[in-house]
Amino acid sequence: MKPNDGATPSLSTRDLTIRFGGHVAVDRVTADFFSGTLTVIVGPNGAGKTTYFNLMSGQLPASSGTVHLGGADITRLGAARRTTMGIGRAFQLTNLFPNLTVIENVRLAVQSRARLGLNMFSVWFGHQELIARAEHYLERVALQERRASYVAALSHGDKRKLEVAILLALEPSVMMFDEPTAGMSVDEVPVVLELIEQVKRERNKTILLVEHKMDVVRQLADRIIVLHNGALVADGNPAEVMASAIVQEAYLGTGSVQHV
Ligand SMILES: Nc1ncnc2c1ncn2[C@@H]1O[C@H](COP(=O)(O)OP(=O)(O)OP(=O)(O)O)[C@@H](O)[C@H]1O
Repeated sequence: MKPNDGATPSLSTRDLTIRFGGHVAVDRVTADFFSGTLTVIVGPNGAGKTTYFNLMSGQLPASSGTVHLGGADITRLGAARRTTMGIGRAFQLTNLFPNLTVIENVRLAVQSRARLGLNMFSVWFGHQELIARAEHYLERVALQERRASYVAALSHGDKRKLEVAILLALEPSVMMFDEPTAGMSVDEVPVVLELIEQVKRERNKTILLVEHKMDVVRQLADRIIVLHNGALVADGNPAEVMASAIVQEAYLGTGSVQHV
C-alpha cells in the first residue's frame, strides 16, 4: 500500500522470511510503511506477527529477504544499531529499570538520545536540561505525579505509560508497539490509546502495532496488514480489510486463505 504522493517509505520489507528448522514463521512478507501512518498487524495466534516485528526491529536475523530503513539496507544490523538509527520498540515491560525511579528511567532515555545528538550534531545537554526534557515526556503520558516512585512499585498501566514515555524520549522515526493495552485495566486503556493517537496526529512518525483487540484496531488503524501462517494475506484500509472474507477466514480458520 502506497500513499498518493509516491513518498519514499520510512521502513520496508522485501520477501522477508525466517525459518525455524522446517517451519516458515514469516514467509516472504513484502510491505512498505510510511511516515504519518499507523499500521496494525493482525492475524490469528501463531500467524507470525511478533516474529515479523522481531525481524524488523532486529531481535531476529532474517533467513532471506531484506529490511530497509529510510532507504538504507539494515537487514544485517543488530537491534541496538537499529535503535540508534531510529527504530523504537515498546516491549512488554522488558526495557524498564525496576530499581530506578520513573524520572530516572526517562532521564536515561533522554540522555542516550542526547549522546546520539553529540555524535551527530555536536549538541550536549546539561543535567537540568535532561531532567526538564524527561519531565516533558512524563507530562505527555500523565505520569508526572509518579516521578519519584520506583518502577517496581508502579501499576501495570503506569509501567506501560512509562514505556511510551521512554519510547518518545528516544525520538525514533519508527515506533513499534506490541499489544500496547495488554494487561491494562479498563480505565487505563483510553489513556494509552489517546497517547498513541496524539503521536499519530503529529504525522511525523511511522507507527506499527501488533494488536489482537478489534476495538483497538478499529480506533487506531489507518491501515491493516493481515498475516496468516507467516504470509501477508491482506493489506489495505481498515474498512476494506475488516470486511474481507480473508480476515474472516484468517480469524475463524474457516476455508483456505489465498496468499497475496
Ligand atoms: N524462536 C523460535 N523458535 C521456533 N519457533 C518459533 C520461534 N519464534 C516463533 N516461533 C514460531 O513461529 C510461529 C509464529 O509465532 P509468532 O509468535 O510470531 O506468532 P504471533 O502471530 O505473534 O502469535 P500470537 O498472536 O500468539 O502472539 C509460531 O508457530 C511459533 O511457534
